[in-house]
Amino acid sequence: MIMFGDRSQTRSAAQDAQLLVEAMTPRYSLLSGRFKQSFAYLALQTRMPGIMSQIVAQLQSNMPELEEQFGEEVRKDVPNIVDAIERLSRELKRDRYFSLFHGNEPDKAEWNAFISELPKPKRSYFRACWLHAECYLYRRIYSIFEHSHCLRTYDYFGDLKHEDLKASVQAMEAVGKATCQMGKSWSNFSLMMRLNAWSNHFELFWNSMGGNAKLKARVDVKSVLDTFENRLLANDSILVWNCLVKAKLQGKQKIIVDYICDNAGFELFTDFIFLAYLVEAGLATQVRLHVKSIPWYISDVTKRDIDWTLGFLQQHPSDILSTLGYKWLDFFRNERFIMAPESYFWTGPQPYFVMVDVNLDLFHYLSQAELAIFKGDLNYRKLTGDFIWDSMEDFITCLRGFRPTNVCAIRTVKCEVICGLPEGVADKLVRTDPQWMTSGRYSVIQYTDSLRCNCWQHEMEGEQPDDLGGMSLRSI
Ligand SMILES: O=P(O)(O)OC[C@H]1O[C@](O)(CO)[C@@H](O)[C@@H]1O
Repeated sequence: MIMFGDRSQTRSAAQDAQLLVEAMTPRYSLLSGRFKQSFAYLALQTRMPGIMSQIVAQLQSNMPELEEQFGEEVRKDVPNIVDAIERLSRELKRDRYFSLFHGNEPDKAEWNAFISELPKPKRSYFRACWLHAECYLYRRIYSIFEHSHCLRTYDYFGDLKHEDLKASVQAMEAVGKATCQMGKSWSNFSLMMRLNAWSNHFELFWNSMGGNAKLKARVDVKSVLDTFENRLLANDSILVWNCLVKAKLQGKQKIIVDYICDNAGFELFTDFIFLAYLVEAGLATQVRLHVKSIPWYISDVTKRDIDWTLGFLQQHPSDILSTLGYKWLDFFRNERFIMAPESYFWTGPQPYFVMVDVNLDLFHYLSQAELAIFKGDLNYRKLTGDFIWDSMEDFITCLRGFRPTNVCAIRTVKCEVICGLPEGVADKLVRTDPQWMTSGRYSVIQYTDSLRCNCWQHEMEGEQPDDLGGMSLRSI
């Protein structure tokens, strides 16, 4: 049962209006744990406390390894960290208000400004926008480690990410074999895009590859992707292809693709397969990878994960994996791949349409690229503002003016945010597969170019969504 924080104060009418309700998230609202029949509620109620317990359990069971790596001082750190995480979990259950950060983290000022500016009824775990609450929790967990003596740089999700990569060796070999020597053609590009989309849900991909190790090793990746075809609900791959081919035809010397990464493990492997294809096929001259600066959403990629993954592949006894590992390392050496400058914006709570106001440098950086590809569900939520749009609303509208360059989103659908679907698709899925928005069994590849008009703003003038969480529709 949820208790409410700040019991010392009498609730105002505005706060009353924000109490938890026994309902699904209404259309044109921000996702929020306030709606008890929503996935956001479930995730805050059970998933996040589970993640925190897992970190605690892992710290306690890894004590000997931690001591070896960080020295015996770690024995003092761990109980403090465990206490702080358990306190945080209780705060969440009691729907307390977000508090300010007091450490030495480089993004402290931005976070504190963000928290201070949130209207009070939208500043507690369950009543806030889900994106805000979830990012805040991951940021608080980081802050607990940042305050410690020995474990400041420790990646508490590192072991999980490593295990994920190790467990997917056979899948990687199969994908590596199936995709080597793929020349520049629309059909190959289309296959690469679909591979990239489905890699956002590894379990689905893996299970579809067969029931045992032998089957998996000789699986036909193209046939596996074909079986997912009717679950790819929107596919703008041809527009992405046109965007890159046009740049080449226009004789552009530099065709930069910015890639905003999602998960490490198998997903990062397939990201590299796809990005290397872009470069080798001459569709891009350089790929710039954007990763998280701190451990994030369990499996999100950090720079350390990139290094670890390349090292793992290079040293692997499988010829195909080690060859790929060395090839991609070479791509970094000759700057066909580069790491984009570190940015804490990616681990901030804000949707992307505010980037132009709060991080103009990053917006300008992206605007040098021909194309920015945003991978995964969390990026999709940030692109579309963690908001329940009409499922048929145009993708371009949902970006609310965020178009630093041509934008592509690739994700499997893991939460109740969706747009750009053809008429009738969502209604049918609600009837035939009620869990369709949270199962990851469906995916979308959506695109909009940077030049299209802003007419959506006029169209929406008479129909202002009622809950933008203090945010306004804005032009670029
Ligand atoms: O790794 P992805 O595709 O960004 O998915 C993360 C998603 O999973 C969740 O943790 C819950 O399914 C969401 O919070 C988030 O949108």
